[in-house]
Amino acid sequence: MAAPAETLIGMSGGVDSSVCALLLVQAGESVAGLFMQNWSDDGSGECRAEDDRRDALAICGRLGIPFHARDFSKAYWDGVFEHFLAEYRAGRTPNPDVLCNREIKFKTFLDEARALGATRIATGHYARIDRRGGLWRLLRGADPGKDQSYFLHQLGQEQLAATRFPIGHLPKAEVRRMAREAGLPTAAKKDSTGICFIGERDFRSFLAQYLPARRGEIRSVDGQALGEHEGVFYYTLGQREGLALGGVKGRPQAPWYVVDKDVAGNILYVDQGSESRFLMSSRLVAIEASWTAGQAPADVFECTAKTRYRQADEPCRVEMDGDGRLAVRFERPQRAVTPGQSVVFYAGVECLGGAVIESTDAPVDELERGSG
Ligand SMILES: Nc1ncnc2c1ncn2[C@@H]1O[C@H](COP(=O)(O)OP(=O)(O)OP(=O)(O)O)[C@@H](O)[C@H]1O
Repeated sequence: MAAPAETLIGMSGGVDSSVCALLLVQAGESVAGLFMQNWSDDGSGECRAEDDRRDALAICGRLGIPFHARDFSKAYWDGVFEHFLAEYRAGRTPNPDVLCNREIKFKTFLDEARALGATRIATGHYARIDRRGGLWRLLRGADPGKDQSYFLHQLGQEQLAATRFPIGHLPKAEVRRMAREAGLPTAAKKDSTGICFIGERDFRSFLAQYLPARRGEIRSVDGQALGEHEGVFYYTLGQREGLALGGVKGRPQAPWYVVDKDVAGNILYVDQGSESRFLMSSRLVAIEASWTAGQAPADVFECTAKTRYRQADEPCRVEMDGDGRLAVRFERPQRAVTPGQSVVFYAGVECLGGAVIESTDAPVDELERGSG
């Protein structure tokens, strides 16, 4: 029997993992590919997954490397999706990509790689890993428009030591060019979008299958009933679309934004102005901190942070409170910092780790609570 491959590549059927495989094969490394299926239903997601599996198989065939396929949908359901729903039920907005990386791509997949005799995994993420002073470091991807370190911040030393990101130093355009030049059938394939492994679909109707709609009142911050929402879960802080408020008598003609969700009272609070003071916060408290180095840089430190993926870094000061909780204070007020999302810390190009946002100092306590 042939010796097992040293590196198992996560083959999604997309262009990024195709080029990963290409680069490792060109470098003469011992590699195999694995396609994981993490979601099964009878909807549109199924055909897409089947197409992706076929593309992943075709690339492995083309490059002459072994191909494996595994169904991890139970691990995905238990480790990612249940948590995702619980967070929505609690009125928070979770980040499934962060969880999926921690639970599936860098746990279940890594375990499977080891079971197949590999010592490492490789994926087509736009991030880099290096080693300094005996520690593995997670670095931003070189293409600033594609950097995925935000979603990878929960990787620790064990995962970083066992992972490679072969395209993290390349711009996306270069990855596509390489794929075209090598004649890979995935060269022009569209980037995947939507929730990790569930794919792109009408988010509200998807969520409604699991969290039944419970209509309730949309209320202005000064207490006026303005309309009806379809269920507080379906909205996120700072959101403007989908409120169907139009012009409200006696109010300026300006768009309304979600500024708070009162889950117990089933009320959605809105305000006018994208920078409403109810959306702005300079401080947040975060829980479940994890650090790429295995521990925080210090009990108190200054760095930059992002509270959402598509955001520029903002200077802040981080303080541990000994309980695994962090108090983060930004130099400038931040807009729509959202409980359930991750705050991710950076020192220059290095991603230090992150935590889950629990609360902020946006003045939503001033809003009248209750169902009446
Ligand atoms: N179904 C899957 N099976 C195996 N590996 C996967 C799968 N989905 C994603 N991955 C791995 O995770 C990496 C990042 O996934 P992401 O969803 O961000 O895809 P992407 O940037 O569109 O990459 P690609 O172009 O390879 O699909 C992929 O490049 C691949 O290595």
